[in-house]
Amino acid sequence: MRDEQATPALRAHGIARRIGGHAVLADVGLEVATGQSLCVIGPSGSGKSTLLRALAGLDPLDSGQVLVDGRDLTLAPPHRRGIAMVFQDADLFGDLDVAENIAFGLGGQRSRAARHDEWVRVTMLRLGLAGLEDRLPHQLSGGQRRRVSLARALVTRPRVLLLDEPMAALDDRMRLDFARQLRQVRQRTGTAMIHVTHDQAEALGSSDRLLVLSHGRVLQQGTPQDVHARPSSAEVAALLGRSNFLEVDVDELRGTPGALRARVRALGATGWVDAHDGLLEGSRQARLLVRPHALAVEERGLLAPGQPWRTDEVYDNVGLLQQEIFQGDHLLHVVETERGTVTVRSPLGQTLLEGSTVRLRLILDECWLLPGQGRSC
Ligand SMILES: Nc1ncnc2c1ncn2[C@@H]1O[C@H](COP(=O)(O)OP(=O)(O)OP(=O)(O)O)[C@@H](O)[C@H]1O
Repeated sequence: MRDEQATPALRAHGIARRIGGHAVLADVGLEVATGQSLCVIGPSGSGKSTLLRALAGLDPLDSGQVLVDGRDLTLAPPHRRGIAMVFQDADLFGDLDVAENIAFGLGGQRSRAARHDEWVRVTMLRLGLAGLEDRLPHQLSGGQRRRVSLARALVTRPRVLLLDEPMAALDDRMRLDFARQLRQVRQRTGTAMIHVTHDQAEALGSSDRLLVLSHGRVLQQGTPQDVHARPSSAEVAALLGRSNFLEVDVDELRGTPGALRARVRALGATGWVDAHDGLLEGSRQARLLVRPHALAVEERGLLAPGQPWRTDEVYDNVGLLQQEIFQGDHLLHVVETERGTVTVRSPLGQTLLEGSTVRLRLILDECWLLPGQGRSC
């Protein structure tokens, strides 16, 4: 019997692919357990689609290994891997109806006969497509087309499903529905899933684990919570949401690798903050990652016309409100400070006048310290 605890549904390591002399993937390793999901996030051109195609066997590898349930399938053809792929554009056959499109996954050219297959019916039911059997693709909404495409892949009962930007072009409501349906499929069938996106909300909200890819290399892997709270670099932090970076001096370091704390001063606050192990290498200069929710602003007063906000009595935590941006359920305040410009998340009620001076409150418990210098937002 298969030991599902010990053997991941999919494991790949050392994956490398060069295209036109350019390394598009270099030493990529990942694994996904039965019934779990992995989201690959990375900027455009980072190699996400190339990685999926390599795992599916659609393109050759220069090196590396792909194992499904512990079996080495690196050289197996795509249809012998137990891996199905849903492409970015819902590539349905325009002259086949919904049931035939789904049955195509089973019967290829015989899809007209296979449309009555019990498994086609069950898959349609699970994905909320019952009743749409006879519709042609052009008679469906974008979200329905996505689900038909998904059903066509799932009807083959793959061990692993690869999804390329599955939620692109779906509105918020449809994204939530689609993510819920994917989760139900994982729970019911144990299918392992990998999906790629460059959308941080989708990456954080719809997967068990996250892999951050940049220039064909893995920057970090972990749970969405951990990668978001403790990114390994400023690049990872910025990919997962709005980030302020403040240059700070480290007064003291305590703890051990994996549980390091540093004492810092910034924006009027002094205290201990969780720190990246790279700080152990000795640099006293560091960058404090401050997410917009780790800051609060309060109004200090309007400036008299012509009065500069930088006066002799400027405090570290005083700034000038440059801009207020309405975001629907919260506000963003852009504040210029002695340490650079920061973005603050504020509650809706806290409307401030642009051009006024504000005081900032930093919540150090919500911050993360990275080694190195240089501001970037
Ligand atoms: N067939 C090809 N010929 C030449 N270059 C290619 C080919 N396929 C991919 N590339 C290059 O490889 C790099 C990675 O492409 P890939 O499509 O995997 O990125 P991606 O992260 O999926 O991007 P996006 O988010 O824009 O879809 C890009 O620089 C791309 O131009």
